[in-house]
Amino acid sequence: MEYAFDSIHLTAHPTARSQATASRAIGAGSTVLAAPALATTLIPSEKGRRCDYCHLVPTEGEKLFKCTGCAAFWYCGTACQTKQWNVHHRKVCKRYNRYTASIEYQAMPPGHRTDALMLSQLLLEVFPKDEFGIEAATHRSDAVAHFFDLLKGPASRGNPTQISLCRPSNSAAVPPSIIEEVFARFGNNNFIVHSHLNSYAHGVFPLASRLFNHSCVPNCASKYVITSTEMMGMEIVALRDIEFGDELTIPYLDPALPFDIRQNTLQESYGFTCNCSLCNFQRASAPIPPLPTSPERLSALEAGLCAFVAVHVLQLDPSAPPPVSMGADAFSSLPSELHPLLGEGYLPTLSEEFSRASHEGPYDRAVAAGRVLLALYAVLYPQNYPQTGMHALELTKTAWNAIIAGERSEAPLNSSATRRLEDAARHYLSIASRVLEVYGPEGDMNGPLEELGVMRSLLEA
Ligand SMILES: C[S@@+](CC[C@H](N)C(=O)[O-])C[C@H]1O[C@@H](n2cnc3c(N)ncnc32)[C@H](O)[C@@H]1O
Repeated sequence: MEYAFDSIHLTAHPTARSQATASRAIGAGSTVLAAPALATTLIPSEKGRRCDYCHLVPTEGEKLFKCTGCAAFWYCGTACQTKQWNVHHRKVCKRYNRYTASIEYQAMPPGHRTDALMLSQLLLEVFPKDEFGIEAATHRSDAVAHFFDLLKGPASRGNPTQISLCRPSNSAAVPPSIIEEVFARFGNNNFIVHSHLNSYAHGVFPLASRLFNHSCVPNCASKYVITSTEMMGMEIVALRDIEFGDELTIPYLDPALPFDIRQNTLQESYGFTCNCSLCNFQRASAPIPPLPTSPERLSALEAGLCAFVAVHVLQLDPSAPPPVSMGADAFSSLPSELHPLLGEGYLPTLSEEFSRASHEGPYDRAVAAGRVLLALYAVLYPQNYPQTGMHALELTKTAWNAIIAGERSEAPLNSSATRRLEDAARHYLSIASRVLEVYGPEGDMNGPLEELGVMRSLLEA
């Protein structure tokens, strides 16, 4: 197939068939691709909360309407209902409830049920159209063609006959070869859809899948765009300035996951060994030395990490404003005595401690844990990675809560302690703003960008 884009070239890749390269310089925050989903499925907890077609969450005073046939699909209005009906729902509306109540469906773990629903939907999309007289599906034939042009996943992923599918009544017409062809491309081309980084659906986006290879140090990331009455869409956004000829990559998984988990998942689900700079660094630095058992030694390492990030990643200088972006590949210059902090157990423990203390207090402990966690994110995540920005925003709110708690306490904070917390909150806010403004708005209304505005006005007051 021929592919032509504004800022992307599809060029040969030695092991991954092809790669997307920048056909011109691309600025941080630019959208390099925007495309609607071919198929999406809401996770069970989101059913009835957002429109099954466009994914909009109704605002106060608005409500969703149930499909009167199955009472299991909800829409924000007739436009979405009609589009979904024409594309695939009318093929299964009558059978849907029997399918979801079946022993085979109920026996699947929840994650597999979402996959089974989306695989069923994909099959309905790619059946010969005239079999069902589906006119509305023809404008999606490009997406279907892109889907069949995708690489197949590893053969070890199982057999489609073991999955219980929701089939239309004349399913005898579906040749097993089509089911196999769709199944073979399904597992390695299935995105987790999020709003403000909270996962709420799974989706298939054939064009993005066709173009972008994985890196744990990606220069792009996916985000999801909800537009009333339109099929929910994906955008690929540049996280940093990209030069002509650079490969455009996205993360297929969370880059801060432990090395072994990343490698195993990429091998099992996608059939390749990742050789990005983070993986190569972690391979070369294995085994990671254990964390010190003494709390004083651990605190010294944490202070060392924060100082390293302040100088080498944020390039903070008391006389200069903060730089415009977080550092790239900061891990490669991390002094070896700080490597124990990269061990797999440390980040989750710190993250739990921050989460617990930022909800229940004490807030000063939350700020201390959150500050080290931010430094670790700045080292492990690529430049302007949205998770880093979201954490910096949480940390700003936590520092603000510490100020308010200090004011209301029976033993109030003295003025210099309050000023230190205010300075810290402004510093985290500036990091959050820089990172999240590059990523831009995602998903539902009233997200982190609005929260940044609120925090800015509180801290400026
Ligand atoms: C979603 S496709 C990406 C587009 C693919 N390059 C193509 O030509 O269609 C995913 C597949 O690309 C290959 N791939 C993606 N990232 C890779 C990487 N970093 N190294 C090697 N192969 C990769 C793997 O075969 C993987 O299953």
